[in-house]
Amino acid sequence: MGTQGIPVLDRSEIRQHSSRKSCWIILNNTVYDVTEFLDSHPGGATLLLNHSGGDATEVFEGLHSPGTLERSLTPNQMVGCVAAVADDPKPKIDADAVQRRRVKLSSILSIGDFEKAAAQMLPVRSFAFFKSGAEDEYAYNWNLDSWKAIRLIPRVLRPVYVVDTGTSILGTRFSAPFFICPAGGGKLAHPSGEVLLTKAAARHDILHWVCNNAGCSKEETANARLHNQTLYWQIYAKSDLHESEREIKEALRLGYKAFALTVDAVRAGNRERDLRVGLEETLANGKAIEDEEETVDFANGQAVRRFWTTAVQWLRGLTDLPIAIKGIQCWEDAAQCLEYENVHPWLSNHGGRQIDASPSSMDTLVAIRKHCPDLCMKREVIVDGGVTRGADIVKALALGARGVGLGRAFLFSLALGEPGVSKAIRLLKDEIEMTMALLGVSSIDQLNPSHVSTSGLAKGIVYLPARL
Ligand code: HEM
Ligand SMILES: Cc1cc2nc3c(=O)[nH]c(=O)nc-3n(C[C@H](O)[C@H](O)[C@H](O)COP(=O)(O)O)c2cc1C
Repeated sequence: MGTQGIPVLDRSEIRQHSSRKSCWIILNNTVYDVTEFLDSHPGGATLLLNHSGGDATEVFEGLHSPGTLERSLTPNQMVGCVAAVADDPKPKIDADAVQRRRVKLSSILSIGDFEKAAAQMLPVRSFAFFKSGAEDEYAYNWNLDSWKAIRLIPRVLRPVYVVDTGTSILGTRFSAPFFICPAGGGKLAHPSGEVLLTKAAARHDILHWVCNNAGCSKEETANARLHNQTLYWQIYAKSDLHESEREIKEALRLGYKAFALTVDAVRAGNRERDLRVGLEETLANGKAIEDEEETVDFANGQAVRRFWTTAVQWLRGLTDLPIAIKGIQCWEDAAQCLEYENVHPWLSNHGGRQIDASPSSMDTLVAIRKHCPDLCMKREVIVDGGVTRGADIVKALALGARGVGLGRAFLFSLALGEPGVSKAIRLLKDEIEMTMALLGVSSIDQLNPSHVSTSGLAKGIVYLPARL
């Protein structure tokens, strides 16, 4: 027993608890029994099992906001603290040290270059967490491909003198029509995490839609804001709406000006790229991984924790501010937003991280234009997924989208700190401006469907360079 009556456990004993039957995890030298929590962990049981019997502090702090432990576990799931031993075994492979290589910001010319830089600079498991799509990554790749399948149709005979890329998204005017998506894990890219995204967004007057799964708390991002900067907040509708209610009230108090309710992640997708890195590291560190026992019943009864209709009514009861429903993947669901005041469809397949056969936001946008074209007039349609160029953004706007989000692009650029994120924003802005000038439009409201051809999308025609 330790001085405060807490059991002191040595690492060899903790390592014994590394299976589905008994799963312990060390966080900041405290040991938690997460066996009962495995199937309700929003990130999935496998990620916890990959760290079972070992220390998960770094990855935990990168991916979860302060207070997550207290909200998720009961005090009796804390089973002890770790005995201090002078010669604690270090991991055999320090993947971080092998990987970290600085890249000069001046060598970066495009969003694609940021991904290559992040692959060189970040620890293998952080890069894999960001990059991973679901299963065989068809949805992830199709997101990229479908932008390229759309052609832009320039009007070269129109004069253009000045190009204005400014627009409003859900009631606030920004200098550009793209924004930083809510995407957890900023602290895995940079120790200061999401606050740097907020600061870079302020510098360029673009929107940062802050993630509730972030390593920084909502106070930290709110405090990093410039006095006149507008931030929006993203939430998941949890089955315990009281918990979410506290979160919304807090976000309102801190001055967040719109909400996204993410509805496409009732459970985490099967991200094998990410899981494989975890397994490889576990093996490299000499830990045995036992085959799953057939007798263990773990697939049944995972709770579906979030319900969008109750959630949207409940959320509307708490605020009149704009709400975007994030994760819409068909025109019928998008049209349901018309049933609620100031509720807007956000077309997204979570960056291809959920269903591997899901449509891209471009597929859904084209279906909306065909089946309920009025929607783009009556509501603000937001899109994201696979955006890497200013031209992609222009294509989405021409088809009726109001705002275009980028997730990975900004996580990768965050590996180079605030200057990295700033440069990513500048590159995208420059590309939009250049594309609009060449297209013959001087403001975003001049863009319309006649500026694009979507026939390649239907045929699935693409040409893409080799990928990582
Ligand atoms: C005792 C340990 C842990 C607890 C109590 C915990 C709890 C949670 C909670 C509550 C969320 C949802 C956040 C929200 O709804 O606001 C979450 C998400 C997540 N967790 Fe954990 N977690 C733990 C350990 C881990 C570990 C070791 C990993 C390893 C990589 C991990 C990876 C993730 C991921 C990737 C998500 C996001 C899932 C998504 O929505 O895409 N967690 N966790
Ligand atoms: C590492 C990572 C974490 C993410 N976390 C969240 C999240 O917590 N909440 C959410 O609504 N979307 C989350 N997303 C999805 C993004 O908001 C966005 O839909 C997606 O990244 C867009 O695709 P892109 O990465 O190809 O730009 C995450 C995406 C990534 C890549």
